[in-house]
Amino acid sequence: MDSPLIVALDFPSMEEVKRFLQPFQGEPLFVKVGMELYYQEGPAIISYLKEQGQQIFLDLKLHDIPNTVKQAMKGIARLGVDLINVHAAGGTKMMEAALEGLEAGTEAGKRRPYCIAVTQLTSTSEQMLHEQLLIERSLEETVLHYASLAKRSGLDGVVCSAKEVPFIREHFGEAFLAVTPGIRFAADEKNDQVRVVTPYEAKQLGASAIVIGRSITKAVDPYAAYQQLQREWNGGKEK
Ligand SMILES: O=C(O)c1cc(=O)[nH]c(=O)n1[C@@H]1O[C@H](COP(=O)(O)O)[C@@H](O)[C@H]1O
Repeated sequence: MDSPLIVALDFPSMEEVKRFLQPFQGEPLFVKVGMELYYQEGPAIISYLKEQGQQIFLDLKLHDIPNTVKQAMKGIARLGVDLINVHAAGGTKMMEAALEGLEAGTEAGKRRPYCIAVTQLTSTSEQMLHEQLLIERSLEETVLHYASLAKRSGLDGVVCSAKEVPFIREHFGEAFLAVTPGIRFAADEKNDQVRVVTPYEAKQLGASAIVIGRSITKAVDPYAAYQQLQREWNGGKEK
C-alpha cells in the first residue's frame, strides 16, 4: 500500500464526495468506501474514484458462508479496488474462500486486492465483549486469536485498534498489515468509537495504515485537518 493515511468517505451520495474532494484536486488520496456510500452509489462510485486516481479500500466487511463470500469477492476483484475486508469471525474456511474469489476475479497479470480481516470492531469495549458477546477472554487475546486465524488463512493482515498493534507485530512480524481505525485528534470527540488513539500514537505503536473519517470529513476545514494528519503521522507533536 502506497499511502498509509486512509480517509473514510462516509457520505450518503457521490455529490457529497465530490464536494469533499474539491480542495484535494490534484492530490490523490487513499480513500475508504464503506457501506453508507456503496449501498447508495454502487460500482459507479468506485469507477469515479479510480478515474480520479484515488487508491480505494472497499470496506464491506463480508461475513457469510464461504461460497457466498467467494462469489461476492469475484465481483469485487473485478472492480479493481486496492483493499477489501472480511470479518475474521467468519472463520478460516470463509477467509480462504474470500481469497479464492479474489484470485479468480482478478485480471490476469494484475495483483489481487489486499484482503484484511476485522478482529474486534474499534467500537467494542472489553465489557461489551464479556457481557454481550459472551467472550470470556480479554480483548487483546481475542484480537490476537482472530489475527492468527487470518494469518493461517493466508490473508494480508487485520483491522484492529492501534492499541493492539504491538501484540500483532510481536506475533506476526512487520509484513502483516495492521490497519487501524478509531483515530481521533487529541481534542476530538470519540463519538461511537471506544478504542481510540491519535494519528501520532498510531504511528508510534506501529500501525501499517490508519483509517480516519469524521476527524477529517466533519472538520471545519477538512484540507487543513488532513495536513495536520500528515504532520502527526510524520512525527509532529500532538496538540
Ligand atoms: O473496517 C473498518 O474500516 C472499521 C473497522 C473498525 O473496527 N472500526 C471502524 O471504525 N471501521 C471503519 O472506519 C471508519 C471510522 O470512521 P470515524 O470514526 O469517523 O473515523 C468507519 O467508516 C468505520 O466503518
